[in-house]
Amino acid sequence: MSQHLFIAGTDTDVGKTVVTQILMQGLIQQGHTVIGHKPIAAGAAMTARGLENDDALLIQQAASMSLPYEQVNPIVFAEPIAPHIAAAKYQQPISLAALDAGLSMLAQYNSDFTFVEGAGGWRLPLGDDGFLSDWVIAQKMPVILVVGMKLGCLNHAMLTAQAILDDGLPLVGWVANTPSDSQQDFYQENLAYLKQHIAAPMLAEIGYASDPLAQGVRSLDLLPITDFS
Ligand SMILES: Nc1ncnc2c1ncn2[C@@H]1O[C@H](COP(=O)(O)OP(=O)(O)OP(=O)(O)O)[C@@H](O)[C@H]1O
Ligand SMILES: C[C@H](N)[C@H](N)CCCCCC(=O)O
Ligand SMILES: [Mg+2]
Repeated sequence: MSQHLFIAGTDTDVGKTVVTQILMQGLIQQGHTVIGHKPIAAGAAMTARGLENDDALLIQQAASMSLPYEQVNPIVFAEPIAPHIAAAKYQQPISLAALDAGLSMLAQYNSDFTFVEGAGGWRLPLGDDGFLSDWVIAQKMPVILVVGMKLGCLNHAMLTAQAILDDGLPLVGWVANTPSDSQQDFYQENLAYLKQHIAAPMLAEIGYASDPLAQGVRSLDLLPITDFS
């Protein structure tokens, strides 16, 4: 059975997709088969093939095998907004059953690893009475947390790591990523705090870079993932 890993972030735009690509590439370089999933995407361009989201296209390209777009990203909305608001606007509610069905389509590939990128942060609403984290809990997916290194990230990282653990899920590791060209003041002190206080190993440290993928793969420690699976 494929080892599923859920990629959570401290926020939207912190580097979940970049880190997903890096982890996929690193494991493929080690000889593993790897596919990716973006169950819900908000923000997509209309193409001849239908709505396509950039994250999903990158994750589709990063896989070690070829999957159709709809299997990588089954639920997609045009506007880059909170998905439950788009879902209400288009009267397309997001159900846990639909998320289950999307993921189950991937079993046929029998890949060693399946990476599942979240949307927004850990408590992303699906509607008035549910969160994407409810699905991750139901699926019992181990989680990797991407911390966007900026002022305010200590609170975001501690709250998110605690919520994942309180939700009963394994936190396999976390990644320090700087998605902005201005490095955080006292970056090393902030990094040291997170290393000491997040109850999981740091898998990679990625600075702002013209090619964050290359830098990320170089700094990657995959042992916590391969040991875990
Ligand atoms: N280390 C980095 N160096 C340079 N650019 C980066 C880095 N990390 C991320 N970026 C850029 O920042 C933007 C946000 O990153 P990314 O799309 O991975 O975030 P995300 O958390 O997946 O966002 P979303 O919530 O929309 O899925 C992208 O344009 C990405 O290329
Ligand atoms: C559009 C954006 N890039 C993401 N796809 C969706 C982020 C939703 C965040 C919801 C929230 O927590 O406020
Ligand atoms: Mg993304």
